[in-house]
Amino acid sequence: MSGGVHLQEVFSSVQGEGPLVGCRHIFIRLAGCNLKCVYCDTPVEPFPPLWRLEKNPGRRDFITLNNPVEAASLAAVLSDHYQLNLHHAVSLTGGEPLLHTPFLKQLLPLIGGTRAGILLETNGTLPDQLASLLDSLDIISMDIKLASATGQPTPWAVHKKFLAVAAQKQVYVKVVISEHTTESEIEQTGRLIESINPQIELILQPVSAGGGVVAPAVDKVLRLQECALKILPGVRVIPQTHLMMGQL
Ligand SMILES: C[S@@+](CC[C@H](N)C(=O)[O-])C[C@H]1O[C@@H](n2cnc3c(N)ncnc32)[C@H](O)[C@@H]1O
Ligand SMILES: Nc1nc2[nH]cc(C(=O)O)c2c(=O)[nH]1
Ligand code: SF4
Ligand SMILES: [Mg+2]
Repeated sequence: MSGGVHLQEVFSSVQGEGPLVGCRHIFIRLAGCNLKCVYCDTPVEPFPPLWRLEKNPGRRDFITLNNPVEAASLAAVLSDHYQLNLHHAVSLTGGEPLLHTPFLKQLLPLIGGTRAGILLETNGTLPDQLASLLDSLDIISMDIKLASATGQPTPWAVHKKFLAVAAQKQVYVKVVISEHTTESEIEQTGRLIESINPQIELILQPVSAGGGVVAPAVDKVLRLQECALKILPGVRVIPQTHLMMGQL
C-alpha cells in the first residue's frame, strides 16, 4: 500500500500543450516536484492539506477535498464525476508525477474507459521510476529542461537515459524555450533525440511570460525551429493553447 498521495487538483479540459492539443483530457495534478524551473506556472508546496475538483468542466465549481487521497477513492471520484469514454486520455501531471510511482501503480489499473489510456506529463529526470511504471502508461510527454529557460543545469545524461526507456512507448519531447535559449542547446537536444530515435517528435513550447520570464522573439523561435529541423524530421512550435481560451 502507498498510503495515499497529495493532490493539487483534478479537472476535465482540452489538452493545451503538445501534439494532442484540443483533445479532451482529465488532468490529475499531483503535488511536489524534484525541480524548480523559474518559469513554472504551477509551483506548489509538496504537502498541501487540501485539493480541488472541478465538478462540471469549465464552470469553476470546485469542491475542496482533504489530502492525502487513496487510489481507490480517486478512481471512484473520476468515474462518479466525469464521462471517461468521452476523454482521449487521463493526464498525470504536477508537480512531478513520477515522484509517486507506488501510488500510481495502485491507481492506474483502476482507471479505464478513455480512448487512448494514460498520458504521463513528466520532466524527464526519473528514469528508474519511469521504467517501473512503464507497463501502465500509454503516452509519454517528456520535457527536456534547458538551462537557459529553467535556470538550472540541463541534466543531459539523465534525459538521455530517460528517453531510452520512454522510447519503448508512444513518446514526444517538449522543450520550453525562452529569450535566452541558444541554438547550441537546441542542437544538443536534436542530437539527443536522434541518438535514441529520430522519428520522435520535438515540440518547441515558447515560455508563457509571467513572473519575470520573457518569451522569445518570433524570429528567434523560427531560427531555433530551423536549427532543430536540420537534425530531426518532426519539429513543431506549439505555445500553451489553453491559456488563450482561459481554460484550466
Ligand atoms: C507544470 S509541468 C508538470 C509536469 C512536469 N513537471 C514537467 O515539467 O514536464 C507541465 C508542463 O507545463 C510546462 N510549463 C510550465 N510553466 C510553463 C510556462 N510558463 N510556459 C510554458 N510552459 C510551461 C512544463 O514545461 C511542462 O511541459
Ligand atoms: N489545458 C491544459 N493542458 C495542459 N497540458 C499540460 C498541462 C500541465 O500542466 O501539465 C496542462 C494544463 O494545465 N492545462
Ligand atoms: S519540473 Fe515541471 S512542475 Fe517541476 S518546477 Fe519544472 S515545470 Fe514546474
Ligand atoms: Mg499547466
